Amino acid sequence: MISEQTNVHSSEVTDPILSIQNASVTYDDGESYVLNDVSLDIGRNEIVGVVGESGSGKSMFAETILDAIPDPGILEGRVVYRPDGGTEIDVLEQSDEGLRSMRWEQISMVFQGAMSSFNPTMSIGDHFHDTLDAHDADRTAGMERARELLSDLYLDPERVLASYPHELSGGMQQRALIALSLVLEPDILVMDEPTAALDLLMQQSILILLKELREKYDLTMVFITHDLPLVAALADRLAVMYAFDIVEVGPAEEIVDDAAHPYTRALLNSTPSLNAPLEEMRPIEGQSPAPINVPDGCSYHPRCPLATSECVRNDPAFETPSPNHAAACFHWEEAREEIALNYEDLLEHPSERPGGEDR
Ligand SMILES: Nc1ncnc2c1ncn2[C@@H]1O[C@H](COP(=O)(O)OP(=O)(O)OP(=O)(O)O)[C@@H](O)[C@H]1O
Repeated sequence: MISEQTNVHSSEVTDPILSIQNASVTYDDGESYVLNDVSLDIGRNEIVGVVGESGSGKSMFAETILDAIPDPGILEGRVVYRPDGGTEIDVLEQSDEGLRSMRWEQISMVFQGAMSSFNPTMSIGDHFHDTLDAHDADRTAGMERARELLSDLYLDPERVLASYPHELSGGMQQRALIALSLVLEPDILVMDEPTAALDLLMQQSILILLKELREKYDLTMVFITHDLPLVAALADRLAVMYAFDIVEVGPAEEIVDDAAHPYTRALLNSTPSLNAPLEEMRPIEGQSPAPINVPDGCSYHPRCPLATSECVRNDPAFETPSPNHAAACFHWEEAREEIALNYEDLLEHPSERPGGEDR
């Protein structure tokens, strides 16, 4: 087991509720890394957005938090959970029983596609009953909380509890799933692409509701998505993943205004925006590496316009563009000067993105 943090960056958190330390996930007897020595602290009551292209390891990161890596993946490293006023819990050292009670009661997860999370033959109310019963929670108090949560999410509690999943729209299902994930009063909500199947207006209203829930229930949230501008409007901090590792982390506003890693700048420039002329929209050239084929040195170097022989040879350590902002790039200063950002106002006007109305 790895106990020392070797890949630390300076995006520091004063009161971390969760520390992921040197987490690695391998398949094929260690041949392919799908998470490579990732460390991140999550602050109490913070919303952290984890972003990156498809296949960059975001889901592996989410699953690491609850020791839920699909078999036969091997997870190494440490995940420390610090309940408010309680003793530290080493998540990866928990027994199956310990993990079972921790999931939902302390750390809850919501995945993309509510339809596949709900049992189609059970009403939404039965899902709440089952969850409360499985954790020996008081049904009366639990259902009272369920009704309150459903109202917080602008759903009619009685109607939704009596409905079967297919009787609800996609947006209603996803909100009901968020309510279900919060019914046992967890401290932390981890969401993996929770709004990806929804139209942009519904995505945005769910994000506003999540912010309200964070305030009301003192929640900490980890929101995983490929959609950087979407989560930038919600998150306090962003962590950007490339090729199974975090390459940049910092305050959301700072990352959107002036990202320091060439990959993050490319990701921002590849975002559709009505404000930017079409010819300025640049998809990121090349392909992100497969797990068995991660380049030596900086893994982004084959796609990076600023790469030098140093980037081919050496893995860059984290640099600190500002005290709470870290980027693993030898050339972050040049990146800021030479890779112009071509979008505007994404934080203020996310609905102006193409597809915002009718996706
Ligand atoms: N069960 C598995 N066995 C082996 N490799 C896997 C398994 N699940 C995922 N992977 C690989 O792990 C890598 C990271 O996958 P992950 O799902 O974490 O990416 P992601 O960033 O969440 O992508 P997406 O947005 O497409 O879900 C991918 O290359 C994927 O092919």
